[in-house]
Amino acid sequence: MDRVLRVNGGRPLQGELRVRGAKNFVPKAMVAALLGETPSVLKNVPLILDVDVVSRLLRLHGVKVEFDQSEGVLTMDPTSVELAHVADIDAHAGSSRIPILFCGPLLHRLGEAFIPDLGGCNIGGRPIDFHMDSLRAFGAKVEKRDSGIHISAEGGLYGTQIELPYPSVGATEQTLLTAVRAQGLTELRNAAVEPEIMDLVSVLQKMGAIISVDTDRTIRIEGVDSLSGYTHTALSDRIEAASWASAALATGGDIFVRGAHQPDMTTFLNTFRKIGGAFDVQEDGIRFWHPGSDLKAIMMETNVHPGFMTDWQQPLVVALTQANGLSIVHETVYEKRFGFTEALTAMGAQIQLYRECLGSSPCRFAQKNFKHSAVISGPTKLHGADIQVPDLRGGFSHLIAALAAEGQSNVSGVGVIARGYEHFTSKLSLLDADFEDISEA
Ligand SMILES: CC(=O)N[C@H]1[C@@H](OP(=O)(O)OP(=O)(O)OC[C@H]2O[C@@H](n3ccc(=O)[nH]c3=O)[C@H](O)[C@@H]2O)O[C@H](CO)[C@@H](O)[C@@H]1O
Ligand SMILES: C=C(OP(=O)(O)O)C(=O)O
Repeated sequence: MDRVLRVNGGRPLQGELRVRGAKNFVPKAMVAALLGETPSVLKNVPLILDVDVVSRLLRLHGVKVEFDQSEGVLTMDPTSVELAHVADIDAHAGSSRIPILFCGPLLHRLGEAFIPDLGGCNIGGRPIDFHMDSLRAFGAKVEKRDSGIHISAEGGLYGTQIELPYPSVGATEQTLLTAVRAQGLTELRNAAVEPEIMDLVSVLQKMGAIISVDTDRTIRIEGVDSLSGYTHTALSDRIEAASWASAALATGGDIFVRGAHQPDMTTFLNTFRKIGGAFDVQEDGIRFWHPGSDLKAIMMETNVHPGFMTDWQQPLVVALTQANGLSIVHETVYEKRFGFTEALTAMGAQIQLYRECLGSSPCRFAQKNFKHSAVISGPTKLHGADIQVPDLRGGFSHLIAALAAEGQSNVSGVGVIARGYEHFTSKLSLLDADFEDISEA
């Protein structure tokens, strides 16, 4: 069913809401539970689609999963893991990219794994070559079959040396989840070090793994013979928190985000302040608001942690349409992450896209045919329009744009937003947004 929201914009979002565990951590910690010989308990789990997809996949593999949704507590018992049918995995892989991370744990437990077609946002090619190279380096055999990619490791998995061509979040997690039970030492260079990965390292350490992280992006993992279950509280979602902060700025509002965690958001907070947004870090969250003065144009580029996160970019661009002057955004993580700006332009924003790297240095997409730099000229009044959301963060941006715009918008395809934003319509109501769900049953 195509979910459609009719939004009457032009009203500042005001109030308070709570963010829970991170979309980019919780599903990975759920996969880690497969490695344990005893049950695991994960707390602060949000009710989002990606958690649902991974719960279904775990159940298909024989894990008993219980989810207390109101408390956000997930219990996973992996004592009788079994190989699921390929067709079932395909049918349940859904819109998420997480199924690829089942490889290492399943190879250790059962000697084989299968990768279905992966979902995730359509914001670039999103190849999986680093994942496959990493699994091969551990000794796994990767075969393309008619039914998809089949991985096996009859002779076991062995510690190895891997250098990632780019600090990929997923490939770092793939390597961690495989190395913890491989025989011997693994050294991973040029690893991603996002806070969500550090929380996964904490989970694995609780399970019995031996992992050290150097300041130069090198992670060393000493394989162990067995791992137990864990009890862990997920770190909070810094992308959701930044999205609501951007919504406050774009609509001239004032939002207290309970659960927002300053140390994971330092780079975002610096940028937010440079634009002219105000924030106040409190004991249990961060208040974000538009102080009433003119917003300032900025130049920024997305990057791997500790740079400005790519997933923060799309919501913030909506706020930049309200800043004075020319803002430049250079997207260096995904080659096609500006598709969402087409709808903003239709709503009155002035945004030009360029193939050139309009940043401090050329990125991987230099001299390629990707419009990965944007020049935003503001401030421009936004007006309501009928728009179709393209992906998770682009969808949230469209919602913010509709809320900031004068007049009425029909925003279609908002279902995808539930992949990463828990109860987003209830939260909009808490913030006094004027909208109605006009989805046809
Ligand atoms: C579920 C999840 O956690 N998703 C996050 C994860 O995605 P994900 O783990 O998919 O992102 P990666 O960090 O792997 O991707 C970064 C870049 O590396 C490239 N690449 C990646 C793997 C590979 O085998 N080959 C390759 O070329 C990608 O095309 C992309 O250009 O990190 C991204 C970067 O912070 C975030 O935007 C996503 O929200
Ligand atoms: C790109 C994103 O996620 P995924 O990797 O799940 O598509 C995102 O969360 O913005």
